Amino acid sequence: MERIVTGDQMQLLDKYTIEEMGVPSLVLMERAGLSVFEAIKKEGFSLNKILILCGSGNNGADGVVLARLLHLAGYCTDVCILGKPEKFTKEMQKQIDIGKNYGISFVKSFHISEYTVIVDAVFGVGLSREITGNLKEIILELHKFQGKIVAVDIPSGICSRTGKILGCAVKADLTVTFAYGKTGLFLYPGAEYAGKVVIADIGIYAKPEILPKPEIFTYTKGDLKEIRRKRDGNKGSFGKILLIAGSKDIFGAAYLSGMAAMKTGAGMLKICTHKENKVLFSCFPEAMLLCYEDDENITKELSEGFQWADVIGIGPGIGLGKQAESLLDTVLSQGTKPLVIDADAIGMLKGRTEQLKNYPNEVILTPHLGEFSRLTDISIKKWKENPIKITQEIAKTLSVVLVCKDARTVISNGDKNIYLNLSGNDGMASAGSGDVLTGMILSLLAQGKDGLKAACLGVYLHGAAGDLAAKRKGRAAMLAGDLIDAAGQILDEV
Ligand SMILES: NC(=O)C1=CN([C@@H]2O[C@H](COP(=O)(O)OP(=O)(O)OC[C@H]3O[C@@H](n4cnc5c(N)ncnc54)[C@H](OP(=O)(O)O)[C@@H]3O)[C@@H](O)[C@H]2O)[C@@H](O)CC1
Ligand SMILES: Nc1ncnc2c1ncn2[C@@H]1O[C@H](COP(=O)(O)OP(=O)(O)O)[C@@H](O)[C@H]1O
Ligand SMILES: [K+]
Repeated sequence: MERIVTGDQMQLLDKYTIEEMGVPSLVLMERAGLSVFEAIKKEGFSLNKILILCGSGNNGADGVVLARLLHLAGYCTDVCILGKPEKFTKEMQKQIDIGKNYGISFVKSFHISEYTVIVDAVFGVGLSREITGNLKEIILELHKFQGKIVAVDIPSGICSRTGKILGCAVKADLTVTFAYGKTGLFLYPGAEYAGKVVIADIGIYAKPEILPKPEIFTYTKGDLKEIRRKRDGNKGSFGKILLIAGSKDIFGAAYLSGMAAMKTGAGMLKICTHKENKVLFSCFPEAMLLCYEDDENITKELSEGFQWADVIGIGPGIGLGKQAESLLDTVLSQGTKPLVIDADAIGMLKGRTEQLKNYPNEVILTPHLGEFSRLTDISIKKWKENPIKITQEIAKTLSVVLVCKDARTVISNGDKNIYLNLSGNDGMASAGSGDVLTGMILSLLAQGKDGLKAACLGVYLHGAAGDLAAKRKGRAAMLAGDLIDAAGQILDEV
């Protein structure tokens, strides 16, 4: 598990380290400059001539430290200060004075074609508004640069909280960020502007209790070790899933969800679907079936299913008709086990939010942003302006674990910990990917994880499977079904 912070949170952590722990700001800055110096050398960029662009704040001061270190190491380095002298922080003034003592080269103008690397130390987490005027022109000019661009902490122009472009932004090949990844480096479009992100330890410290809320975290491959199989387990120990999925002409969604559940370790699966999907049996004999005909009332059979199952899933491919509504109502009124609601079933939740809140066990909702927007009347644009806060608020209002699926999926149970997912790629933006995710989350729930854990691990595994499938098949050619085998391999590896 790794922590991610917003720029505001980072500023509080800097302040705490300086004021409460007593580490001088200049010491942190020296480590910041040194970590960029090391990262640039490690990357193997051609370092014939380097230009460092600095703002007036402490991001600029990091840039001047870097210039001194490069100069001392014998690299031909120019510094151009773009910020106004009257705005210099005391650290920036100090670094300029030190830099002059060391004889580093300060230039007033430059031609980008003379340089092989340009370092962006104009704005860091202190960027507070849109970039305009002359600075904007300079940043847009950098888009034509043929060499490599390195951003200090965050590319200038990217909002460190939302990843939005404020006026214009530097497009970096490498971003060296300090202490923790910033949300703006991972949310789009910021993620695209950041290039490769390296996180450098510079000695920031904060007691857990002073960490500003909400705390944001992400998983990496090692976290999947939590999905352990018991050596002495039997099919009962790995959980029983009742999956209500598919409808008259839709068979694939039930198949993909069910297969994903079984192939990520669930013990038993019963699929409740329309009779016409019986063909499912022939290619998926491991699943049990509970079939209904047009307009048939299967409340009694479903109730028995609820007793039998450890977890319930509803939604993939069930359609939006009367029969689907009746299935959802039965689940909400009679189900008692942990529940995953996806796809079409989310569309039918509008007007049923009271039932949802009264459900006697954990509920996980997995909307993509279109479904989220239709359910909440919050536009996708608005969500993207504050994904962390909005996901947390809606999860709290609905009393659910909310999985807002996007290129960067955000998960919250309304509490202070928010999950931001960093695995996955655009090859997953193809039909059926969401169905596969539902199956994986159900499987982890069935294996005993709580709702938040099952959702976060499921989303991470799903994305990691997408990354492996992309390597094997290519992002354009991979299919949702490819995620299932890839996930199995990843689980086996960890
Ligand atoms: N704290 C520490 O000791 C450490 C900090 N560290 C480093 O410092 C960075 C944070 O430094 P910071 O807080 O000084 O802010 P920074 O990003 O340099 O920008 C502020 C300046 O930009 C200006 N400005 C803002 N928006 C603008 C706009 N659109 N257009 C024009 N101007 C604009 C703003 O002006 P103002 O808003 O006051 O008018 C102010 O002058 C952090 O990312 C990390 O790199 C590390 O070394 C570790 C130790
Ligand atoms: N560009 C992307 N990068 C990473 N993950 C993505 C991207 N696009 C889509 N995904 C993931 O793929 C899944 C798509 O789900 P969904 O839209 O419900 O698909 P479907 O309804 O076709 O099954 C989500 O888990 C989403 O996070
Ligand atoms: K920067």
